[in-house]
Amino acid sequence: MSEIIATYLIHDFHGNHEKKAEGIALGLTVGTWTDLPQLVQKQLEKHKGRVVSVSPLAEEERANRYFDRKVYRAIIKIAYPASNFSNDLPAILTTVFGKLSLDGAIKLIDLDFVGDIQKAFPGPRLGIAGIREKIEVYDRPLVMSIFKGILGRDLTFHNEQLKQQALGGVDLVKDDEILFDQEQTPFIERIKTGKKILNEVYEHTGHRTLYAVNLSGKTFELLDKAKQAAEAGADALLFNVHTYGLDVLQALSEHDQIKLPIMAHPAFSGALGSSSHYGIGYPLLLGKLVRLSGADLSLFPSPYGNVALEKEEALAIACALTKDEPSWKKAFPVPSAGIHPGMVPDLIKDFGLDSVINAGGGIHGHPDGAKGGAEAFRSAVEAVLEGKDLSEAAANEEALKKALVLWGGL
Ligand SMILES: CCCC(=O)/C(O)=C/OP(=O)(O)O
Ligand SMILES: [Mg+2]
Repeated sequence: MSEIIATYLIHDFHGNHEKKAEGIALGLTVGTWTDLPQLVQKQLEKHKGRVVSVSPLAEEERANRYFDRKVYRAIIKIAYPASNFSNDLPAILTTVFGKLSLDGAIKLIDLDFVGDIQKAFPGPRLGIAGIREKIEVYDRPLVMSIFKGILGRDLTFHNEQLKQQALGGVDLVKDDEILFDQEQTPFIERIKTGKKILNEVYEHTGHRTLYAVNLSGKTFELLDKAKQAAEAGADALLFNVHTYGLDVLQALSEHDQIKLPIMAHPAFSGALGSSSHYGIGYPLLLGKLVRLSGADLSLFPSPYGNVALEKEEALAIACALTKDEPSWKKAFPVPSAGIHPGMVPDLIKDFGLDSVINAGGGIHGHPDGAKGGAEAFRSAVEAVLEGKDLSEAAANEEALKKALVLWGGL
């Protein structure tokens, strides 16, 4: 039997959690129960939602302040039979958190896919292992940089910035999520000229860098654009999944004429997940859901940067991306935003080797430009893996030393 078990954090004003849970279970499935004739109950049994558990939580001052009254919090789990919805995320999310999401005092914090329904979600096409094979790096975190200051600039500028990032030794370069199809740097041209530049750098240095181009435009254009990208030799796609929808990500990931690594960007997800009292939990939204929808890498705010998450939450996202699951490959956690080389020891300590260290300003703001910034990150990673303090390593690594002097970490 297939079902979805939804876990919610509820804030109830009366403390009768069982009654609230039962009301949700019926309200989002058969509507009513006890007043139905037995025959009808028998017919509807397979559609009836059921309360799996109700676990009251201790009172929390912050929640009372937010609601300006005493609230009774609890974690409740409710099972929804798969016979109630089609095997796609739009139907599932509408079932478990459609009208309910408008309640304003309930947060959806997890979804368990029980039984055959998991097969409807293939998950990442490459995953961590496939990305590592593509880049041929197996024993360290990957280093990724981000184009910056490209809006209004031309392809020559774009290509030079790509070249400098690659020469510095990054494994991946991604478009910024705000770079769309501007006429100065058209999508296919960015792919083709980028490919040429990165092949030249590979010939020159022996170092392989992949370029993740931002797939953007009207939803109904995306599949064709992604196919064209694959035909043009694209390495990977950046995708602002939360402005399109998870099901669009899944369509791109599943399509056999695309077959490219997909990097899920968290843009707009703050509108869905930033409250402690309602919305969707980030470990579910930026972790499990983007993973099962096919993202090979998922970016999210790190615990140390300029749009920081609580460390516990950031680590929970990484766990949701990398925990062993029977149906889904692991996806790369990419803790991001405000990252500089001085943070590398903490990033590796907290997120491990199967992670991507990602920076924009921490690369381009280096005194020696993007090449120096990339070199500084690579040196920092090498130092940590050799068990050295960054300050010890900086004695012999000029680019790292300049980064630590500028941003801290010496
Ligand atoms: C969480 C997404 C990070 C991102 O898109 C971005 O552009 C980061 O730039 P920096 O903060 O590293 O400059
Ligand atoms: Mg960005």
